Amino acid sequence: MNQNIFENEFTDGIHEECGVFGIYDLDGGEVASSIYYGLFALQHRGQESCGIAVSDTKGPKGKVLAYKDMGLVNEVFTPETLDKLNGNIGIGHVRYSTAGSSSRENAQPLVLNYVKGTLGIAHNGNLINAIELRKELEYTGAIFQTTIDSEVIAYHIARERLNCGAVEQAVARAMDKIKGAYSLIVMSPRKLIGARDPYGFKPLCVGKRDNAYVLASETCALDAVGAEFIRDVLPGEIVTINSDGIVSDTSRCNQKISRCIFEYIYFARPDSTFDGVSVYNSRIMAGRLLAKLHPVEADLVVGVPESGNDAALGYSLETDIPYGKAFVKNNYVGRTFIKPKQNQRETSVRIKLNVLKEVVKDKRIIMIDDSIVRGTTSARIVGMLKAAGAKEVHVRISSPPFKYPCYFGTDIPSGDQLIATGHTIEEIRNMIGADSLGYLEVETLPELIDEGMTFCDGCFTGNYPMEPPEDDIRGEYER
Ligand SMILES: O=P(O)(O)OC[C@H]1O[C@H](OP(=O)(O)OP(=O)(O)O)[C@H](O)[C@@H]1O
Ligand SMILES: NC(=O)CC[C@H](N)C(=O)O
Ligand SMILES: [Mg+2]
Repeated sequence: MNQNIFENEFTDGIHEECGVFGIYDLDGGEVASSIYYGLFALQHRGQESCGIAVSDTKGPKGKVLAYKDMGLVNEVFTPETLDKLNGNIGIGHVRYSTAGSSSRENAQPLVLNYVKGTLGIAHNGNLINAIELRKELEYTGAIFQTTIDSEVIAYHIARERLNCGAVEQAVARAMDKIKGAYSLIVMSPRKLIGARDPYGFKPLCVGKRDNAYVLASETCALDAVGAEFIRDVLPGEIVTINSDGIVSDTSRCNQKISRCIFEYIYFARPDSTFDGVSVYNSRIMAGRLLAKLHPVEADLVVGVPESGNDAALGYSLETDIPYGKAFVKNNYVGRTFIKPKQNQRETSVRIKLNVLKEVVKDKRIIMIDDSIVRGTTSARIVGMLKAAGAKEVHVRISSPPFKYPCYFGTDIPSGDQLIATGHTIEEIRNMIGADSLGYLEVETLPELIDEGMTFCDGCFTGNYPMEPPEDDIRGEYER
């Protein structure tokens, strides 16, 4: 096994996404605790910071109560803080930073005070023209309080609002300027607005509970608050929820849709449905396809928790090789977990996962994970399985080799840290110490979702639906 793979012990894994949630109770009921539970269900999408902003639609126009901080949802909010967040309309956010550093100032939702009152905004995704837009705004006197791309969106909406009659029109005009990936929830004193970029990179759905409308990144958050799924927001669509119910503007729904295929492979929770396709079913399908592409004789199929488990079940269903559990995951390891230093004997992967020795001893194991990014996880756990007495370890990956950076909301390392950039599959197999290694093929990806659904697979192919930016998207404002 190649030791170099462990040099970057600090940086295993994929760095997540963001999650957005919004609710407007037309009957005037309090919404803070629903936002809290909605965010709790979306915690897997971002663990750096979180926040809630609420307002009372019957109260003074423009009064917003907000609280945000670094940390997990249950670390940041206490019953006392939630009790103070009174209001019947509100938005929430869980963040994994993609543009702008991970800091308290950059936590979302953003709340802006301007001449028309207040504006709250929660954003999932990443703009590719944020730096140039920000410069243009700064040269006309704008002052920014954060270094995130999301503030550029908020600023544009506020500016456009001065020249048009309604905040949803301002959102529409801002959408004509911003480029990239965004699922947005905007809160004005009397309206809750959801917007999805015309490519539809990121998910956003609408639900309803009694007389309250809910917007959320994933359907699992609707379930958590007892809301019924109504529909996905369409790519390019703006939905406005006001005292009369829901109004839709689909005039920007004219792009070739490029939903992020990695949402199905890794990001989203398996109990969510995104654009009509169950995430769980697509992972089962990925496992079945892997079994057809890369069969091997073995005694047991195991998944790397959590996101490898469903594909492992699919592989087992396709082959009739028993599905088992080889790893126990420590559920208390979050992104805020202090990773061991390189010269310490502990490793972050071993702290996260341990092997069930009695299950794997003397067995030929097929180990399924959803992806190999830097290779740290696979190398460690193949080694752990072998040390526990596994006779053979065949690694199967339920996605194609991850070779190219993402500019649209996934914070992944630059090409030189991606193990599949510059290494053949045989070299990777050797580096992770597996007896065999097989990936899904790009050509089979359409089978993970419904026929005819179009998607972005830029991280596997380098073909992006729009020209990627030349500059570092984290931005010069961070230097
Ligand atoms: O090759 P690497 O750089 O090690 O990254 C690949 C791993 O990262 C992800 O898991 P992650 O540990 O982020 O979280 P999970 O527990 O949600 O699967 C992914 O599921 C792979 O297991
Ligand atoms: N992961 C995301 O969706 C991040 C949203 C936004 N770009 C930020 O950095 O806060
Ligand atoms: Mg994993």
